[in-house]
Order: sequence, then C-alpha cells, then structure tokens
Amino acid sequence: MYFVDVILPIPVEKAFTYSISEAEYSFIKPGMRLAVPFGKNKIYTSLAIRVHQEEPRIYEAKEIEQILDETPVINPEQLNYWKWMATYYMATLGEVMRAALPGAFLLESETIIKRLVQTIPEDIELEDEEALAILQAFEGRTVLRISEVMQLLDRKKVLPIINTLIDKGLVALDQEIYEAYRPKLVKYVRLADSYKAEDKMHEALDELDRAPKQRELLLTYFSLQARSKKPLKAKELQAQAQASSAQLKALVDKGIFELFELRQDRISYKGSDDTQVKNLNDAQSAALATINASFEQHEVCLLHGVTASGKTEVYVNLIKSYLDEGKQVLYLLPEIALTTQLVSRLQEYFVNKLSVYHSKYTVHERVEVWNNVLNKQDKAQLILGARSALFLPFSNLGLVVVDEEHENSYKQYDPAPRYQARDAAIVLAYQQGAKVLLGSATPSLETYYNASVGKYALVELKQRYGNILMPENTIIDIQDRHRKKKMNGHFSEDLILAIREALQEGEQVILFQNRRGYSPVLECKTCGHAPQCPNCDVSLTYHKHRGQLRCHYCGYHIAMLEKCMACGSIELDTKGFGTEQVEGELRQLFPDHNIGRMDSDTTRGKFGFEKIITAFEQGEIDILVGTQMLTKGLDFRNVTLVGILNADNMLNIPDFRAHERSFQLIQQVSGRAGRTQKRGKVLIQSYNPHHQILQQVSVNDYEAMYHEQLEERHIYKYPPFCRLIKITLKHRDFQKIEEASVWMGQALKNVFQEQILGPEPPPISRIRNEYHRNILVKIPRKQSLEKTKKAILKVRTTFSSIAQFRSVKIVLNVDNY
Ligand SMILES: Nc1ncnc2c1ncn2[C@@H]1O[C@H](COP(=O)(O)OP(=O)(O)OP(=O)(O)O)[C@@H](O)[C@H]1O
Ligand SMILES: [Zn+2]
Repeated sequence: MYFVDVILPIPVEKAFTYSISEAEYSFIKPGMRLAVPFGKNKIYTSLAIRVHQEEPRIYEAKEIEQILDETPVINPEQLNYWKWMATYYMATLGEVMRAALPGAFLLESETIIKRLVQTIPEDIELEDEEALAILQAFEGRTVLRISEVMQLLDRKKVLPIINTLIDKGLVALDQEIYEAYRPKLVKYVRLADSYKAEDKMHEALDELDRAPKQRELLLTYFSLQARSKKPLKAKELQAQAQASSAQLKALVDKGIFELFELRQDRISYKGSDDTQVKNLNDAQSAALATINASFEQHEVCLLHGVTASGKTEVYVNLIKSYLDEGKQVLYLLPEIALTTQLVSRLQEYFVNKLSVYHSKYTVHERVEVWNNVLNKQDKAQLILGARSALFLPFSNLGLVVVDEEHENSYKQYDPAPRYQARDAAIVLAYQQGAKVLLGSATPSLETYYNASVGKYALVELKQRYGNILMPENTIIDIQDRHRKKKMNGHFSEDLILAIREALQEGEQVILFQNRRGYSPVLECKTCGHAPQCPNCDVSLTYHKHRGQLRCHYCGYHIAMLEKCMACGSIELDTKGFGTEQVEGELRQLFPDHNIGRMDSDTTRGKFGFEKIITAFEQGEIDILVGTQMLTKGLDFRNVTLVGILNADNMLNIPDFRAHERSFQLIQQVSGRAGRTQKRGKVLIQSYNPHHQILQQVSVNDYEAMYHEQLEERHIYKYPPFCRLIKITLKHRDFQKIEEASVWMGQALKNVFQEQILGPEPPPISRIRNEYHRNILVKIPRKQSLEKTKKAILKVRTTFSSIAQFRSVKIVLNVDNY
C-alpha cells in the first residue's frame, strides 16, 4: 500500500493522505501537483509533500485522480518558506498555497473552461466519445464549469479528457486578457537648437520670404511660445496657423523645426541618449559603496533618501552588480498598476533580464514567469512584482529590493495569509542567503527603529539629485482665511494665487485630497438626519457626477435624494468634501485649463490609471487632483506646485499610526514638486496649523517626527515595543456577536491579563450586514511569540467547540498594522 500526503488549497489545518499505486509512488515527488477528489463531488489541485507507506488510521484514503506535473513546480525551499508563513501569520498551509500558486495551477471544480472553436474541425480525430460529448455540451454557451462536465459524464475523473481537449486547442481554461498599455504618442514641435539665437531667427524668417505660409507658421510658433512655456503640440500649431502638415513638414525638413515625442524624450531627458545605467553622482556613489560594505555585516540595509534624491538609480546599479554575478533579484513594489512609470524605467535598463509578475497578466503569462524563475531562465533574472512575487520559485536569490518600504499596501489584509510582504521578504532573503535593501524617503517607524538599534544598516541620501532644493513648504491656516473671508470654496486665496502663477509659467500642479466622491456626508438642515448604508455602519457618500449616494464599503448606492428621508425637508446640506468637489471648484476657478482627477472612481476602467498619468506627462492636464494614489513614487518633470487641501482629516483617523501615516503621505505628495529643475512649492491647508506633524513636515524633519512618535509608542505600548495580534469576530446577529466576543475576551484575559484590549466595535462596526468586534493582544518583546500564538489557538479551539458560537467567523491578524 502506497500513500501520498497533500496540501489542499483550503483552510484546513492538516495535510490529507491519498492512496496511490506503486508506479505512482516511485514517480511522485514532493512539489508536484495532483488532482484529488474531496468532499462529496469536488476536485481540487493539491500539492504532494510526502510519499510513504503508512496507512491513515482515522479515514480510508481515497485514490488520487491524476498527476498534473512531470517534475515538481515548487522547490523544497519554498515549502519551508510556506511553513514559516503559515506558522508566523497563523494561517493554514492550504491558505498559503492558494496565495502562492498562480491561479492557473489551481484547477478545481469551479474552474471555467472555454470553447475555442465554433465547430469541431474535421481533421481532428476524437477517438473519445466523451470528448465529443463535452464539446457538444457547450451548445451555444461559451463556457462550462468542470463540475458541470463531471455531472455530464457522471464521474469525477474528467481532467484527463479535458486535458486532451486543451492539448488539441479545442478548449482553454478561462483567462482574463491583459494587454500592455501603449500610450498614444503625441507629436510636439520645437525650434531646432541651431535656430535659437536671435540672428539665426531673423535669418530663418528672411529665408522664408518666398514661402509665406511657412513664415506664418514660424511666427505663430513664436507668439504661442511667448504666451506659454508649455510644450507645443504639432496639431495645435497647425490649427492656430491654419497650416497643413506638409507645410509643417517643410520646416522640419529645412531643419528649422524639430518634432519630438514627450514620452520618449522623458527618458533621455538629462542629455544622455543611451539607456546605459546612469552615472551616479558623488552622493549616490557613496551611498552605493556604503550599502555594499554594510552587507558584509548586515542582512538588511535601509536606504533613507529624501524624495527625488535618486534612490532608483542606486537600486539600478546595485541590481546590476548582482545580475552580473548570475544571481536572481527580486524588486518589490507596493502596487504594480500604480508604478507603470518605474516599470518602464527599469525595462529600459534590463530589457532582456526582467520579467514583471502582475496579477493583471493572463493566468498563462503568470505561469510562464513562474516556470522561467523555476528554470533559472535568463529573462527572469530580475523580477518586478507586488507582494505575491515573494512566492516565485527562487533558488538563487541574491538581492531583494523593497521600494517604498513604508507603504501599507505591503500588508495583505484579506484573505489569509495576512502577511506583511516587506517583513516576509526579509525572511525569504534570510532563507536564501540573500541581502535586502529597503528604500524610502519616509521609512516606517519600525524599520527606522531597527536601523537605529543596529539591527539593519542605515544609509542616507540627504540631497535631491542635481542639488535641487527640497520644496518650500507653507502651512495655511484656513480658519484664519475663513475669518478674513479669504476663502473661495475650499481654496485659500494663497493657494489660488500660487496655482495661477504656476499655470502662467506653463507649469503643472498637483492637488491632494484624501477622500473621493463629492462629499462624505449629506445632512438634513432641518432634522440633522444623514442617510446611512443599510448594510454597513457608515453614512453614504454623495457622488455628484453620477447623482448618487454610495457606500464605499459595500458598493450599495441609491439615487441622490430630493428631500430628507426622515422629515421630508428639501434643505439638504453636504459636509466635508472629496476629490470630485475639488475638481468642480477648480473648473470654475480655472475655466481655461485642463483639469484631471485621479482616484479609484476615475481609474477603474481598463488602463484608467495609465491614461491619466500619460495625459499628465504629456501636458494635456494642467492640474491633477487626486487621493493618495498620487503619492506612489511618481516622477513628473514639470510639476512645481503641490497643494494639500485639508491635512486634518488624515490626522484625526483613530489609529495609532495616523500621525506617522499623515507625515508620510504629505511628505510623499510634496515630494512630487520641483523634482528636476526649479525648486518646488508646497501649500498645506489646515485648521490646525500648529499640529506638531504639520510643523515637522513643513521643515522636512523626519527625525523629529520619529522621536516623538517613538516616545508615544513607548508610553502606550505599541510596536516596535510590543507585537500585536488582532482577533476579529464577525456575525450577522448582534446578540451573538456580543456574547461571543465577551466570552472570547474573557478567555484571553484569563491567560494574558492586561495584555488584552477589547472586545471593542471598530470605527465601522458593521460591514455588509456583519457585525465586527475586535480584540487586540499586545505581546511584550520578551514574551515568546510562539507560546502566545499557541495559547490563542487553544482559546480559539475551545471557542469553536461551543455550539452556539460555531457560526461566528474568527479572523486572526498577526502584525495587523
Ligand atoms: N545619476 C543620475 N543621472 C541622471 N539623472 C538622475 C540620476 N539620479 C537621479 N536622476 C533623476 O532624478 C530624478 C529623481 O530620481 P528618482 O526618481 O530616482 O528619485 P527617488 O529618490 O526614487 O524619489 P522618490 O522617493 O520621490 O520616488 C529622476 O528624474 C531621475 O531620472
Ligand atoms: Zn455599505
């Protein structure tokens, strides 16, 4: 009797044992995928972890359905890594497996297959009647579920037949299609360098005496450039001069005009035409040398460099040296979709070595990257990816770069495993003997603490590249401006003036408001009633453009009300404001300029984000309003002014990191100003101008922020001085959630005493009709994490054995912040 233990991609604690034949026993290796039946009539893709001859005692082992691989798709190191992750983040191996493997690896009953041909090609032989039956079953439908095929054939072993159909190109597993975004390249005109001197200009005009239309084109060019320094589109010039493209071309042929495309130009902007790695300046070279030296003693190094100090170029040089040694490199980014700029920058340098691992790619492309890493292919030597790239089958990893290490999108919130990709990257690197470089202009407090106590090395870049000064920050007291009647809507006169000046210079402006929609609360002036989401414990947000009230938690929406639901009054008032309202006010204030908005409402469609970024880069948008999406490492040449409309709402979020996060957000958006030539300006509007965080931001004093926040963490016992595990209970029944959370809280207090906070309803205590209760476990540094987790799991087991609590969902979140 032969058996194999497998992990199933479901949240069960244990591995399952299946029976196999002797031949299968000698063929199956740990890390191969096996299709196995599970439950009544499900099939899952499982992963073999061990073959053996010990019959399971409590259940009769079923037979496997099929071996899916000829060689393992994951290596033994990965399995170790998964085990660490499951234990540390209190998840099951199955949950880690589901997060780790690309979707296409996880064939299961719910997998959808798609018919690729309308009629069955005659030259294809289908010996198998059943294969024919499957094809016929589509009957005008384009997709079928594997479970439907199982019903159709009345048995569970259907994968082999489906596989033959896939091999013959008749069906395919369903896939979302991802096409890379290709920006439309707009042509711009400029005067050739040789004609820039005054005498040459006259010469050109004289030359054109006999070509009046071309002469007029040139004159129009001068008059347009005198009005605005913005790059001039060829189309626009033609329209203004009422000239044809042939006439424009004639001027180009004469060498008077040059045509250029902004996108390409951006890359070779600073004069260098080749795409070789840039030469580092002294500060960057010194940083690189120190990083390399620090790796002699440290596993991890923090590069703390102010915005636009040129950290990216330092990473590029470091990466290059590891690639030259034949090592694999992983470059982690908080969100791939938001970093197209950076991706194309790196693609310039590492064309043949770089692969992007992206959830937007088709399932097959992801499998391809996976296999290329597994087989150590050249083109997958450098992997660029968001957190899930940690799970790729590296075996020769030399370096992990974690860019913008402070970003909270490195934390996976749902579903389990709820891992912090930056922390998990450090463990991965440790297991592989690789080094880690964390980079940020605003490091997280935990990371900076680790650097201060010598656990990580610390390297700093204090100057912007090209010795451009950090932007000049001004805090504007909006209470004062209101009193003096110097506000226009949500804009202080100061901000309006600054915007006007920038626009006059042909420069661009970024405005930041940390809320989308028109206004978060609609309130009746008569009775004070504010419409609430029926499913969640929040007020609905007014979206003016759509004429709707929407819930940002569950998507519930209704048409905007004409009168109050409670008292019928027609006097409805809006409170607070979001990006949509800012955009509306801007259109009134600056009717002659193009205004763009970037938030999750405007970037939803295909390439929504890329389109806006490109339009802004190409100068088609003058003022860009947005939420924190704007903060993610964007590099624009022409932005000189950043305005923050209201700094207060982020400072007031009830979270122990609110102050740190506000500092990071404001510093990061400000960092978009004045990156290449002229010193930038930042205006911060606030009702609370003396708030210590705003003061620290305004003088770019990260250290002061760090020390003050650290002190508070110390006093109130928060990380890095203790660890946190958050336990969330969820249920639709209010009474039950109350009882269950009190029971759980008490049981935990019996073990951990005052280390337990709660149970407590979170700020939004009901989402999608489920009530939530939180319990926080604070674990002092010296207390064993392992024992603490064991004790928590024990309490959970007892809890789940109480009949009335069985339906209560429990979510464990380790390092939940
Ligand atoms: N050695 C160099 N040679 C030429 N240009 C450089 C060099 N280093 C940096 N730059 C340019 O300076 C600008 C800022 O650099 P970069 O985007 O790398 O800064 P950063 O530190 O990553 O900023 P942030 O933290 O704000 O994302 C970019 O336009 C970049 O091309
Ligand atoms: Zn809702």
